Amino acid sequence: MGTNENKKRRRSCPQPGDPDYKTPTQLRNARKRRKSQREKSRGSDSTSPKKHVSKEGSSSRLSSSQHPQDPSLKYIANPKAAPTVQAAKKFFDGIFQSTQRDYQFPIFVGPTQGWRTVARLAVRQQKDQTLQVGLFVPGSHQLLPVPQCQAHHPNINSAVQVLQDVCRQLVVPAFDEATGRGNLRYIAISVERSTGKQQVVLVWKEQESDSTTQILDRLIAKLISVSDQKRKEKIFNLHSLWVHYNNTWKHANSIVDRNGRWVQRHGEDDGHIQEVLLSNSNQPESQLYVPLLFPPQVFRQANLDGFANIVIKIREWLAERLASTADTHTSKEKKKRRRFKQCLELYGGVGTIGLNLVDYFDGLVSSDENPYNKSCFESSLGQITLRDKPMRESRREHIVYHSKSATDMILGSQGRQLLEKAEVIIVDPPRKGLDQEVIDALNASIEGSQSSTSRKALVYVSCGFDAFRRDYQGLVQSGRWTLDHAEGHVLFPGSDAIETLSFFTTTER
Ligand SMILES: C[S@@+](CC[C@H](N)C(=O)[O-])C[C@H]1O[C@@H](n2cnc3c(N)ncnc32)[C@H](O)[C@@H]1O
Repeated sequence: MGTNENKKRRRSCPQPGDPDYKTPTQLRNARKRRKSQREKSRGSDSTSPKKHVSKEGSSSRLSSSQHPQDPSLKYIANPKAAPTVQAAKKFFDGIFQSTQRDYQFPIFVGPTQGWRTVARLAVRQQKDQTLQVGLFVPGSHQLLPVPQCQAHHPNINSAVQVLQDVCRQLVVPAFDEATGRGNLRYIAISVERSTGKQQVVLVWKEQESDSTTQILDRLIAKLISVSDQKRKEKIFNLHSLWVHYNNTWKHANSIVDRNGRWVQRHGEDDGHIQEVLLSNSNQPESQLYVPLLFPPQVFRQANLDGFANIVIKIREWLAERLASTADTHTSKEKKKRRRFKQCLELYGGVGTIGLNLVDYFDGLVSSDENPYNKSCFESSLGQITLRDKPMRESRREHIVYHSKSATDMILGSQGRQLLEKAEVIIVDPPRKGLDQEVIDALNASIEGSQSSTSRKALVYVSCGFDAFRRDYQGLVQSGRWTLDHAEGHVLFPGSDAIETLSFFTTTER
């Protein structure tokens, strides 16, 4: 190997003092850990009675639908038996028993096949140098192939197959986290439900060599030509093709580098997938039509069908609440209470929840820290129709979006005002739950003049039950909030996870 190449490699490896630098001992230990994990996994494969020959490669592998290590299918025989689902049931049943309410925590489970329309999969080189696409076994960097995964939408499985075949054919170098060499780190695939088309992201590590951009160009050209050929068979029909440059050195748990570039290399317009959550039969009175837009940089629920049921439940709860508030008023005021005055949404994404409730509010302030969301939210807002008519400008101007963290939204006098004005607050935080500042602000004295006629409502959608349990204590122990209703939605049947939907109201004093 030439000296120049050695120099280049040294430059691309972390040097002492760099945050990602590892000492030779640390590197040796990491190698030992990987070796022992590989041996363990070989052991479990060889003793499994379900071992079979897959189409995937030369070696005999288990398909994900049979693999004992596939975390997404561990509880597939009985999704409600997953420990987290059971823990949530015990927790909520206990709350309702302690308040002497005759109520059992309902748990909804949707279809167990083909529900996942978003997948992010790792790409690594196997020992025999074949490139492999798969999931990491939890707690390890051992790759688990997931061909024909039953949780995946069939068009994710077919896209994985095409990508893997093309990459192998072109000898695309998969990223190697031990050496930092190689390029293709991950692939992300999202399926647009109405068309079945695939939005594909290649997560690429740039190396200091021209040839790697040529490899990427060849890969892209080949994928586009396969898409042209296979479009009619509906196996691989590219909606758009993106490259995300993630040049971080070590295997960061995050697939996306916040500072990394995004480049759209193929596809119509702006490469945003369009999804509509509610049908007219879900809400015949409003006939609200909201096209949500999803470029690959924003959060999109992996089980959109299941998530739509959560949005429908929120709509039902709000409708009941409006009706019960109206009952306490004179008939003149009853007329006025067709909508809540103001809603504040934190952790709102592209407006997946908030925009699908706009017919319940005079005004909506939505927010999220991801700067890519705002333009999606605003484009969707411009396309909303109610009973086939565009939303009136006078109503649209009361629906606004802020690219801000939840904490920044609620801090200071402006934050206090927002909380005071809001009759309904919606939070849908990431798995780690609410930021402490948000809990503190929600618990502070936020009874405003606007809400003197009704108690405030807090709608909490949670994808991390442990964090929810902590946040629940924080909210209820303050004496400010009382749980009104809660239910569970198993959005990832087979996994050890539950999405909880909880409705709180400010405690009556
Ligand atoms: C579970 S997603 C929910 C998004 C949206 N409600 C939906 O259903 O698509 C959580 C969102 O919180 C955002 N987020 C994460 N941390 C945040 C923070 N500290 N402040 C504001 N938004 C945050 C993420 O960008 C993501 O869009």
